Amino acid sequence: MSAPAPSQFGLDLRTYLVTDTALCGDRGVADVVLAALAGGVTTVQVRDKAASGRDLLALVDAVARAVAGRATVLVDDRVDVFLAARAAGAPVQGVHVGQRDLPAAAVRQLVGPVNPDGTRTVVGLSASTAAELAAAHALPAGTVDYLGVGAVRPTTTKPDHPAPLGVDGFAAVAGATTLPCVAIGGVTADLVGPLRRAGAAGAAVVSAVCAASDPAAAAADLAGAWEAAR
Ligand SMILES: Cc1ncc(COP(=O)(O)OP(=O)(O)O)c(N)n1
Ligand SMILES: Cc1nc(C(=O)O)sc1CCOP(=O)(O)O
Ligand SMILES: [Mg+2]
Repeated sequence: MSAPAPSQFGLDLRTYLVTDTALCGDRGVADVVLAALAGGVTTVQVRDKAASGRDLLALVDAVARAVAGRATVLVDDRVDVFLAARAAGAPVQGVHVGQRDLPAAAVRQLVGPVNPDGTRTVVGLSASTAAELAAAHALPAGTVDYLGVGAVRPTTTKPDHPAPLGVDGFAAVAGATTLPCVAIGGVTADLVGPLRRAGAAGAAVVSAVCAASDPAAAAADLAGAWEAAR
C-alpha cells in the first residue's frame, strides 16, 4: 500500500512529467504520456516552447482527453491556451508559470479558483532564490498551489535554467516555505529518494521519461523510487 500523497485539493505532485515534443519524437506526446501514466505519473505538464498557440492548444486538448482525469494536467506558460482548452471542455486543471511569465496574482485572477468540473484550478510557480520565495510568500493565500524549484542539477533540456542548487540547496528552499515544492532539473530516479527526504512534494522530469526508450518503465522507476524513500 502506498503512503498517502502530500497533497491538498487532491493535487498529487509526487511523480511529475513535463513533456517535450521533440524528445517524444515519432511516438507522439499523447502516447508517451499514456505510457508514463501507466507507469505511475501523477501530474503532467504540457510544455512546448516551439509550438504556436494553435498547435499547443491542440496538443493540450489531446493530452488532457487521453489522460481523462487520471492525473492532473497543467499547461506551461500559456494561460490563454489553458483557458481555451478548458472552455472547449478538455479536462485540464491549471498552469505552471515562471518568473518571466504573467505574474502569479494575475494568473490566479484569470483562471479563478475552481474548474467547471469542480477540481481546483492549479497554479504552479517557479521559485528558487530567496527573493523569489519572499515574493511568493507575499501573495494572498491561495494564489499559488506549489512551487517548482530548480535546477537541482544542470540540464541541457532547459539551457536557461536557474543556477543549480544541488539536493542541499533544494532542501534549503523547501525548508523555508510551507508551499509544496517540486524538484526539477536534472532529476533522475537515483535522486528521487534524496529529494523526498529533503522535503520535496514531488520530483519533476522531462528527459528521464520523454527520452526514455520505455517511458512506462522509466515512470515506474521514478514512482517506485518515491514510494521507497522515507
Ligand atoms: C514544475 C516546474 N518547475 C519549473 C518549471 C520552469 O518554468 P519556467 O521558469 O517558466 O521555465 P519554462 O519551463 O517556461 O522554460 C516548470 N516548467 N515546471
Ligand atoms: C522545465 C525545466 N525547468 C527547470 C528549472 O530549473 O526551473 S529545469 C527544466 C528542464 C528539466 O528537464 P530534465 O528533467 O530533462 O533535466
Ligand atoms: Mg515559463
